[in-house]
Amino acid sequence: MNHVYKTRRDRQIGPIHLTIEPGYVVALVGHNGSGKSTLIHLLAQLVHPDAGEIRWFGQAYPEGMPADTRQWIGYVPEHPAREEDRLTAEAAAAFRAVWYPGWDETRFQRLMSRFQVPPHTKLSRMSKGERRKFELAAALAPHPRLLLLDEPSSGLDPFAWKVMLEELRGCMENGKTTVMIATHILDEVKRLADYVVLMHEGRMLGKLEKDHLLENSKEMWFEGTPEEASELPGVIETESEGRLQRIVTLAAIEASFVLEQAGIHPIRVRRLELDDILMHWSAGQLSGNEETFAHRKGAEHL
Ligand SMILES: Nc1ncnc2c1ncn2[C@@H]1O[C@H](COP(=O)(O)OP(=O)(O)OP(=O)(O)O)[C@@H](O)[C@H]1O
Repeated sequence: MNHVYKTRRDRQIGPIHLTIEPGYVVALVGHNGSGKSTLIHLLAQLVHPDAGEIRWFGQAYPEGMPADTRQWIGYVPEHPAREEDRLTAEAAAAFRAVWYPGWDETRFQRLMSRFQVPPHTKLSRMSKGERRKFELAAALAPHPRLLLLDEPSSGLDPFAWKVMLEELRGCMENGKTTVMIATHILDEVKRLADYVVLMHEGRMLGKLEKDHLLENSKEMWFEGTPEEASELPGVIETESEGRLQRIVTLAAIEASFVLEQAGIHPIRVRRLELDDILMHWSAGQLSGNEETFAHRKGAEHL
């Protein structure tokens, strides 16, 4: 997505500037109304951008995506489309199989049975969770290269949620499926994501590697002066009690390096929780670009 904008009623979504490498899982997070579904709709080409360019598998399709490219995209919407409501799960699957030449009926049946979805029930009569499980099975059945999931776990019971995670992990094993998942469930982000993209008030604040995000945001205690504490990189909070200093830093790798250079060994180090990190990121305390201290030249030994 290259400098993409989309106006939605009174809110502008964008600029979105995002590259997703094949075979990775990207979690899309942000407050309600921040633009996550709009971003997914743009990627599913349900809406077109007002400005900017989107390319799928290296190709732009401003006039509409051809069916032979669309077949590579699986999509689980936040709210299921009503058109198929009168069909049973089996009939809806048969209909979709026509549009997806890669449809794998064995895989679909296996998923339906793992998720315990009633095959002969009309989609309109299904519970929210059953319908969601059908949508997941149908999206996975054609072995999509790009899987777009908009709050997929909404309505799932904990057992089905576990199955979903297992199946998504299974998809990742061949390294060919790229997944974008909009979610409010941080456990899902922790367990699945390679990268985290944060939307805030319509803007994309950045894309960061999840492991780096967790590794680089820490609370540390050490013996030193308040000046030493406040001068450390990425510090957003300090507290001092005599010689004992407590800091919260969003550049913990760099801060540890500086402390080490000064011959100071932290007494205690604690990772921040993902929800706290996202809050600091939303508040603009964390830069969302991918350059990291550990990746910078000369710091590889860290
Ligand atoms: N079909 C639409 N027509 C006009 N405006 C829309 C439409 N869909 C969403 N919007 C608006 O666009 C903005 C972004 O909505 P979007 O659904 O993308 O947010 P979201 O991050 O997915 O929210 P949530 O977490 O609540 O699902 C909101 O201000 C919303 O009111």
